[in-house]
Amino acid sequence: NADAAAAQRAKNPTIPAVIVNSQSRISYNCGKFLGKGGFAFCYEVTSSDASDCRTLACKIVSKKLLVKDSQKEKMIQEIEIHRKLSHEHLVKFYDSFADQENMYILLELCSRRSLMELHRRRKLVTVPEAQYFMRQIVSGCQYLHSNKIIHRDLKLGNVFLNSKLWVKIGDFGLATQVNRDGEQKKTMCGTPNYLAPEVLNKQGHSFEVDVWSLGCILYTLVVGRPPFESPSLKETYVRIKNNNFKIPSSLNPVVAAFIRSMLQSQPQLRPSVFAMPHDPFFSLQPILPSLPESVLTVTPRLD
Ligand SMILES: COc1cc(C(=O)NC2CCN(C)CC2)ccc1Nc1cc2c(cn1)c(C)nn2-c1cc(Cl)cc(-c2ccccc2C(N)=O)c1
Repeated sequence: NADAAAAQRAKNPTIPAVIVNSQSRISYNCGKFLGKGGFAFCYEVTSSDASDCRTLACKIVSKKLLVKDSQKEKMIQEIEIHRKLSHEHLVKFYDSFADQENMYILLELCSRRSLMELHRRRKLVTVPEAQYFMRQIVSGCQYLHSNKIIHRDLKLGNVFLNSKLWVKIGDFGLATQVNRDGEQKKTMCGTPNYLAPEVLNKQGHSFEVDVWSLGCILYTLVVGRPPFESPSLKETYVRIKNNNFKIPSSLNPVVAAFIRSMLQSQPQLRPSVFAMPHDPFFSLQPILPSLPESVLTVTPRLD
């Protein structure tokens, strides 16, 4: 509500109540605090301009935090990559601009938050729900890989859900463009959540790291915890290097086989996002065209 938003803004004095884009001359009323990630705060904003009275998500980064050139370049790279993307399963990029204090990125609001919140609430999802979500995530990834973009940080918190529970992949803060066919990326500044072994071993990496992350996402959704979860980051890294993960024997063998195919240590053995829809996982049963919003809280009876 308004005074909670005002209270939150009071904590961050540099967040104005009205955000003005001096180029387009459109101003936005800053509303509810949605969350924060990295340097960014995210608020719900409504444009006061009659033209588009949509409610958007606005990521706000204080310029005071973008002191090092590397941080500025990262922010600019995220905007440059995201602005040219347009796909039904990617978060829409509307605009980005700056004022004295902050940089602003106007993005599609996903009112049902992300798969992270759904996972926290439900712990496990059913196979039909996993098929529904994976099909849309793979569709978004096919668009990215066709455009030579590697997301590099696919995780539950970056798979957003709009009011209709459609998947919208967001947060291109670690994304990169492959310039030459076969080019292998050597470095990545920032730590992805679902780190692939080839990144850990600094052997050079490419599109296959996104397939590794998709394997981690599916595992987490149907098993209820991440595949390499350990008490410390160091132990997690050891488990990833040793490809040490267990799939409960109770899991449907077709789902287990699909997860194993994506979590293979050798990148070239993993399926591409273009091959994935042909996996038997997606023909276990007809893929649901939609989900009831009850899936956000309770296990659905989907028969
Ligand atoms: C109505 O839509 C939303 C409501 C809420 C909500 O109810 N949050 C409550 C959490 C508890 N606190 C006490 C009150 C606020 C969260 C995200 C929403 N939507 C949304 C967020 C979006 C985008 C699109 N849509 C895009 C694009 N990026 N982000 C974004 C950006 C940043 Cl910097 C952080 C996070 C974020 C940070 C931490 C944890 C979770 C998240 C997360 N994934 O939502 C999310």
